[in-house]
Amino acid sequence: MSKVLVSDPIDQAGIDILSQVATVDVKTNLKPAELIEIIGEYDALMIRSGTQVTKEIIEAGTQLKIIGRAGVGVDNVDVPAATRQGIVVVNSPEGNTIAAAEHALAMMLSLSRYIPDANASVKRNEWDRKTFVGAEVYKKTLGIVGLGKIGSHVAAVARAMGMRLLAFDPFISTERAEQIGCQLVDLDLLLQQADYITLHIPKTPETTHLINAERLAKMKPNARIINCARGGIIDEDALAAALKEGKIAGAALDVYESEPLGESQLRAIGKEVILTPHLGASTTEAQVNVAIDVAEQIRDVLLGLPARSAVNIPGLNPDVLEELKPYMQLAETLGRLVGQLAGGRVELLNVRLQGELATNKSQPLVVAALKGLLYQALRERVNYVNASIEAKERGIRVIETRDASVKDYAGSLHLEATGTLGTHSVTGALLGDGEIYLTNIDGFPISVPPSQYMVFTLHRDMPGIIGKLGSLLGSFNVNIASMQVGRKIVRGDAVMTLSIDDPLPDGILTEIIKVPGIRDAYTVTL
Ligand SMILES: NC(=O)C1=CN([C@@H]2O[C@H](COP(=O)(O)OP(=O)(O)OC[C@H]3O[C@@H](n4cnc5c(N)ncnc54)[C@H](O)[C@@H]3O)[C@@H](O)[C@H]2O)C=CC1
Ligand SMILES: O=C(O)C(=O)COP(=O)(O)O
Repeated sequence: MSKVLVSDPIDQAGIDILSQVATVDVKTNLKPAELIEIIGEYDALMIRSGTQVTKEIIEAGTQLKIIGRAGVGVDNVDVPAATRQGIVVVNSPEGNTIAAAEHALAMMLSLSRYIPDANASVKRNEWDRKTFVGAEVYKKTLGIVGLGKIGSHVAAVARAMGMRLLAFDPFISTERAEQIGCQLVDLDLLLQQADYITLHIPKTPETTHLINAERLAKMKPNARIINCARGGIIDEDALAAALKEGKIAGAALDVYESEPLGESQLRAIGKEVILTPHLGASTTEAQVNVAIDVAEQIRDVLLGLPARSAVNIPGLNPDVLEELKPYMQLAETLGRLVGQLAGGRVELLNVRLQGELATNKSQPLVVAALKGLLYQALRERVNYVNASIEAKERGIRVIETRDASVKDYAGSLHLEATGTLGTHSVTGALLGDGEIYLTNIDGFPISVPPSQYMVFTLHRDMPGIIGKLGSLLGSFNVNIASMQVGRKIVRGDAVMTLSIDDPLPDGILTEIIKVPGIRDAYTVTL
């Protein structure tokens, strides 16, 4: 039975799903050293934002197949390290969208009406109606930085409250922004015009300290800023200084450069600052959503099925995979075959997607072909997650072409590998019943289903050669299951493909090459 470690608090609905297929250990608040010590036992790790999944933890997780983030942000996971190790990283892209958007909106209204401080004063038995005179958001300008899932929901609600909307997001189109009712502007203009600014972007090297002293200085003195995205997008020291100097009117933060928040000048500022302890996703509904979403994906991956929201396997979503499924095995088989024919170190792989495969959706087939190609070198260590990165690190260049005009089969795949020992090519297709067929080897047409052990020869098409090869193999007790010759012209060059019942014993290949008329021979294990 697989083992799953849950190292941050998640909803019981997720634990129930994981328990269907695995032994589940819930161990929260582990120190990094404690996690490193035990992670080697586990097949999957499920986390929220509390656990920092560093390179060291990933390297110690020698059995790990999947890391599931019950939430959106994966900035607490060293995703490149996981990818290199073939570990799929999944998240729940939509499970907490509404919760996070509503928290940002609650922060905006709370900042405007000083609700936290007003509440605290009444609880202290005061009745102060002067200090807490606020501002309306109606007809004010809201600047949304990051118009993704959360930013878009914030926009929809803010629009209903009568706000004017500006957005900065270099990765979305003006049309999309207009559909949501936002005017797409550059960051400077947004900073200069907005009365409220709300951040909904991921934390990346580009967004770290995006809001620094210089940008805070561009904001209006009555402006208020809200960060329910990630700590570190705002420079907290610069923010505290801007608030103290009255350069801006308020700030509401849910996330911090370091969590839990330690010593901070922000605590000393009064009603202009609201601080919550990373509560954006903390609603009952969101926690059920993300726990189910991620637990289902962990369950599926442990059962050998694809994950729907993998952040490190581009293009591999389950709908596309379902369509491509029969072809994935074809691509992997051809990759294994061409890699062994090429022998030596492969430097270039040409992948031609033909017929109905000539669409952008077929990209996973390229990954499957690479997985097959690298199998010789990496065995079970190569998978769909790390095949591309492993190929890149080995200096294998991949050229992908598409040719819809090839109509011999509904869809076919042609691979050509060039390495230190020469160039070889294979083509394959699926026949009516979905069975894989090899349809061409090194330019010679054939029609053979691949088998586990195969021998290929390049020879001159002449009488007697098949008999000689048959008796040679017979003398070594090698049983031939099937045999086929492919040739372009009579008595010209030809290719012979043999399926044999057992691996070819050592030393026989050199005997085969000695048969007059045979120029070359290869044996492969598929
Ligand atoms: N406080 C909390 O508990 C929660 C925080 N979050 C955080 O909220 C953030 C947004 O989440 P979603 O809307 O779901 O993500 P999303 O991926 O749907 O949207 C992010 C948007 O940011 C844009 N973007 C990326 N880099 C940018 C840049 N340099 N400048 C401007 N825009 C940029 C992208 O184009 C995208 O449209 C994430 O950082 C996530 O971790 C999410 C849920 C809960
Ligand atoms: O989903 C996100 O990105 C969040 O920040 C939520 O974090 P949490 O799961 O509540 O620790």
